[in-house]
Amino acid sequence: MSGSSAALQPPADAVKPVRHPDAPAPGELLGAHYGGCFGCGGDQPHGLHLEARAGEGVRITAEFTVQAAHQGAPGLAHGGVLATALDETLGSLNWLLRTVAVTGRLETDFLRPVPVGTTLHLEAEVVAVAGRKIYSTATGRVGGPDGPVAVRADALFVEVKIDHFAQHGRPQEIRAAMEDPDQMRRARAFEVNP
Ligand SMILES: CCCCCCCC/C=C\CCCCCCCC(=O)SCCNC(=O)CCNC(=O)[C@H](O)C(C)(C)COP(=O)(O)OP(=O)(O)OC[C@H]1O[C@@H](n2cnc3c(N)ncnc32)[C@H](O)[C@@H]1OP(=O)(O)O
Repeated sequence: MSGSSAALQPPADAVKPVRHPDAPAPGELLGAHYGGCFGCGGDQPHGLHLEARAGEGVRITAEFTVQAAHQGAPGLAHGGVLATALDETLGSLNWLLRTVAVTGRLETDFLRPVPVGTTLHLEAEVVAVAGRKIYSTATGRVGGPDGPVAVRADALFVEVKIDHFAQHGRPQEIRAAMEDPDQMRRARAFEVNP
């Protein structure tokens, strides 16, 4: 297994992550952060429909079952789809910190091929925080939560203001997201719990 690059090593002044007091209880399903999300949304017919659950501390578990629409080589998951599963699981960690953050860097190791029909058991953890930078790591196992690691990743997420999405997203989707009462609640929660 390869180590991650220097850019993913937390600096000397990094601190331990702090679980937000209002974070969902361990075992609780997080639900989708946006219906149109390719990773977790219910409105994407070929999306991953990844289901993430809060763990202890600043940890998440998630499951994703590889569908025929996710192939790269015949009968095997596309590497980019597996990277998406890792990215989505790592992104879910922000909900436990009550921080809005986007992926700045994602380094992925592909250790075993993952056939269509396989359920990937994912686990992710924030390891350190330095200012706006959130350092995290994730694994995806096959054959069960204690099975062999098929994919793993180290990541750096960067905290952004909620305006990031309004500034860079397409107006029609932003409008639709704002009109979804659940999205609105979440956006508000982010704003009152920076
Ligand atoms: C009103 C609407 C309501 C809607 C509701 C929305 C709710 C949404 C909720 C939740 C959504 C979450 C969605 C999860 C989906 C899964 C996660 C994804 O796939 S996210 C998509 C992919 N990622 C991107 O699109 C980022 C694109 N990149 C950027 O936007 C910028 O580059 C950004 C924000 C990452 C950084 O830009 P800067 O200008 O803000 O900051 P700088 O100064 O460049 O970086 C800050 C620090 O980070 C380091 N850094 C940045 N990028 C790095 C990199 N690639 N490698 C290493 N270090 C990096 C820099 O060196 C700097 O470090 P030093 O403070 O100087 O120590």
